[in-house]
Amino acid sequence: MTKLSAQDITLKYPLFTAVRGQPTHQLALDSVSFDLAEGDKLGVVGANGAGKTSLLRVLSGVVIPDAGKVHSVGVVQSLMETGLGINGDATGYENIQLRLLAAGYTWKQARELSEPIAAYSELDEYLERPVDTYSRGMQLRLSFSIATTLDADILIMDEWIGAGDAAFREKAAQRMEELVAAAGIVVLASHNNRLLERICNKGLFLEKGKVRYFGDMGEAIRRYAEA
Ligand SMILES: Nc1ncnc2c1ncn2[C@@H]1O[C@H](COP(=O)(O)OP(=O)(O)OP(=O)(O)O)[C@@H](O)[C@H]1O
Repeated sequence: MTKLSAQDITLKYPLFTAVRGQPTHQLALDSVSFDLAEGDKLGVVGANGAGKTSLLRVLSGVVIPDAGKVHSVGVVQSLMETGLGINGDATGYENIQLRLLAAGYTWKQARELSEPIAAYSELDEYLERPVDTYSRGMQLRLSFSIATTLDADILIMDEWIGAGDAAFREKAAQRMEELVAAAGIVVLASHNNRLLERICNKGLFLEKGKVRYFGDMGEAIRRYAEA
């Protein structure tokens, strides 16, 4: 049974500009709590800087909160920030294999699985070049192609697929829909209300790192709009 819960998550970023009288930390998340059960698709809304990305990073396990706990039952996959888990010095092919090995596949499985991922990315000869030489859109295609091949019970994502070119975006949108349908729990941070209302049954409205509302998606969007 897939589960995801956040208990009193607090996250502060250190600020390195030492100006007398100025704060030395930026509070990004302030005692954020919620529980999600199998089948829940959570949409996270809030203004720029509200803490959405910070929350996704904590839920994905890439950032350890200063206080509080994330409890998850199921395999978590995050589909955000192109650079996450990508080694810029390695080639596209090597990155595909490294990610598969890191996900627990054997060398033999990684070799077999890397073929359809490489084909899906349509990066062709670029796959032999270091990822640092890719355009942003190319890096995105590589990350997307890898991340969407790995099985996930809990899918954490933001809107980064929007940065691909038109042809890839259409292909990616379709794959996203399939992934969302197959995942037990989804957490999606977005500024696109239509997308949120279509996909999500639950909504979380963040303001300055605090939960202003957790409940129905439509109601979360209404309260955010009013605020
Ligand atoms: N690396 C960092 N160092 C210092 N402060 C940061 C850092 N990253 C984010 N913050 C701050 O943390 C707060 C929350 O930022 P976060 O990126 O989570 O917001 P967001 O809701 O995702 O915003 P957006 O809609 O613009 O993507 C903001 O005040 C931001 O300035």
